[in-house]
Amino acid sequence: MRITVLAGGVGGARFLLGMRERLAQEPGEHELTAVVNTGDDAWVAGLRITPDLDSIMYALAGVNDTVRGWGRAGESERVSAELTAWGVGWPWFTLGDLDLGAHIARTSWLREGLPLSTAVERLTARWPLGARLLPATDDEVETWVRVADDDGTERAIHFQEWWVRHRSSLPAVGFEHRGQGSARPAPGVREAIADADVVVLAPSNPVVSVGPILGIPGITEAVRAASAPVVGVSPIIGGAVVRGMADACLAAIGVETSADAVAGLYGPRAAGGVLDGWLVDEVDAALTAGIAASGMAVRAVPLWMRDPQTSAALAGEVLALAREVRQAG
Ligand SMILES: O=c1nc2n(C[C@H](O)[C@H](O)[C@H](O)CO)c3cc(O)ccc3cc-2c(=O)[nH]1
Repeated sequence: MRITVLAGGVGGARFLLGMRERLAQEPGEHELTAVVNTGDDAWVAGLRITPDLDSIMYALAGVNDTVRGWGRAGESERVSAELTAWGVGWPWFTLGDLDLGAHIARTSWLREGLPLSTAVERLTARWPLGARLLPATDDEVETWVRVADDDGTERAIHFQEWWVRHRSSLPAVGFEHRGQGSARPAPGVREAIADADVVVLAPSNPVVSVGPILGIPGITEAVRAASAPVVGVSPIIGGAVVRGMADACLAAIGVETSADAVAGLYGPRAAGGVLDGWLVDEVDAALTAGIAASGMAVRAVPLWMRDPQTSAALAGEVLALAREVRQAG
């Protein structure tokens, strides 16, 4: 079976760990591909930082910091302290020493003229990840957040400044995905979607993780044209975010923080959207009738990914819903 997952950072990583585990229990050969958001990427201290790709790579490699939720386990921060002393980089954005190794390697390959997808291939070759990671695009696409100051003037700041420095406390009035209009899907992305047996939208932020992937010209078209069922997992449980700042992002684009509103944002494939199926948590079971009426298959199942077992069970529910969609079609 070939599974292609559109994914952001931590939610994407947990889901991919579960899918890898679940596929190991299924007979036969399987290919797991993640098409990963690059909108969080930034230039810091002359280095190209790719947080979502790295979160997923480190988690699948088993070298991630599970407490902090980003970066490497057993990390030290000596270099970052030096950079701060020299006033280089963002003092509120800590680059761990081990993590810096990846940033230096990536940036040196980019400076040689290699595309990001090749840098990702080289970085991920270090560990047996059990999944292929593809950046959504090799082109530089960055999410910037439009915030309103007290006097009402608007300005745009990099997504990392809004999230890490201000902890999303500055009211966002919109998002710019800079570079997106002229970006192209990275090599292999369209094929991974077209050749998949199941396409999955991971329970990642719909506005700043999955949205920027679907916004690369050609990717939404590829998902809509896929012969495989497209199944999404709600990142919202009981009207609240599981982690991160999706609530603030959804509010900024005028969408309610609820499992059915996010389903509506993606939309049913039958009506111009991308979804054939949608999983909500059991606490949101009352929403299923409305979502089904909008034209997609929907199930209420446990969505909390607490450990590899619950993540694998969720991945199993995705495969089961995809099977139902395929049989119904
Ligand atoms: O809260 C933080 N998140 C940090 N993150 C996490 C990350 O910025 C965000 O949580 C994600 O981009 C949102 O998905 C880093 C990620 C990297 O790949 C590299 C460095 C950092 C540094 C920080 C940091 O200093 N503080």
